[in-house]
Amino acid sequence: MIDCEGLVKIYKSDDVEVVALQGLNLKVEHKEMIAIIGNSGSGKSTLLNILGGLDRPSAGKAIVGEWDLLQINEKERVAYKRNTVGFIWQNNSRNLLPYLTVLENVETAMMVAGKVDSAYAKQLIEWVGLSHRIHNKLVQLSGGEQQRTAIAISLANRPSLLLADEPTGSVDVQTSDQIMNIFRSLNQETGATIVIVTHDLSLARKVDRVVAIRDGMTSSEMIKRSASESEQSARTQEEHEEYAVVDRFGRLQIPEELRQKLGIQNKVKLSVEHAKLMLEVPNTK
Ligand SMILES: Nc1ncnc2c1ncn2[C@@H]1O[C@H](COP(=O)(O)OP(=O)(O)OP(=O)(O)O)[C@@H](O)[C@H]1O
Repeated sequence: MIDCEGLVKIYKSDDVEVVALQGLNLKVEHKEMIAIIGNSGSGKSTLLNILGGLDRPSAGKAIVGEWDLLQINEKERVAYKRNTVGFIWQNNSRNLLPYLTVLENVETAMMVAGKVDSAYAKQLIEWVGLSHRIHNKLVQLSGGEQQRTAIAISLANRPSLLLADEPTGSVDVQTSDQIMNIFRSLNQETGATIVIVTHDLSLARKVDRVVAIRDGMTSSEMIKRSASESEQSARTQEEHEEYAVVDRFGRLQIPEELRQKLGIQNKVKLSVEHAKLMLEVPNTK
């Protein structure tokens, strides 16, 4: 569904240039649900804005489904945003209409997308657990309920890709748990590919794969263990296993913590022992 390779985004303002993404690689399968984590400023929102068609990439490859985001013209970009993606922000006030009901909000989004389907609007509202609030105005709802309405709205155009930027950032722990469960069931019900940006690792662990971004590049991936491996790791409570990413040129990033801990500077010695790749820190003393 998503294939980014060597993706670069440079923001230019006056004479200052900020390289927000510097050769990022990311592949996401159709119907996969992943989380992207990373420190503030690592490039998470930049990536999501590019995938959502809100921002243009500067260089590299960014393909979503049949769309090549580096090649599409403005008209195609509007069609891409309208037909392919759904977007959820931490603060959804910009796409919620407070004095309309939940149902009217979802139907209005459908109208903007071109076709109102009341039965599907009700289905979406049921999926996000708001059937009992369907005729309430948004001003009468809690923050978590408004966020769930925003999720229903984001699906109004039946997107094949759902992008969520810190969707649980302004709700309490219990509500954020509930929202992650809603994403999981929507992923199964609608078959949409879901990419969630968060800096909360405990939420990220609720998905099958977590991609970590550091300095505008993918640095590591955590993949959920299989059932048997999970049993073995039950004692440690760790359900994901961390992998370093190797790009297509064979480049490997060693996390800063490990480099510091092991005193790795500019080279390591490679050897293979029993089908394991060993990295040895040369003795420089
Ligand atoms: N419109 C812009 N103009 C100039 N620089 C920008 C712009 N948007 C982002 N940046 C810069 O690009 C880098 C990546 O920003 P980005 O917002 O993608 O990070 P982030 O990982 O989403 O951070 P946060 O978790 O704080 O939202 C930062 O250095 C940021 O200052």
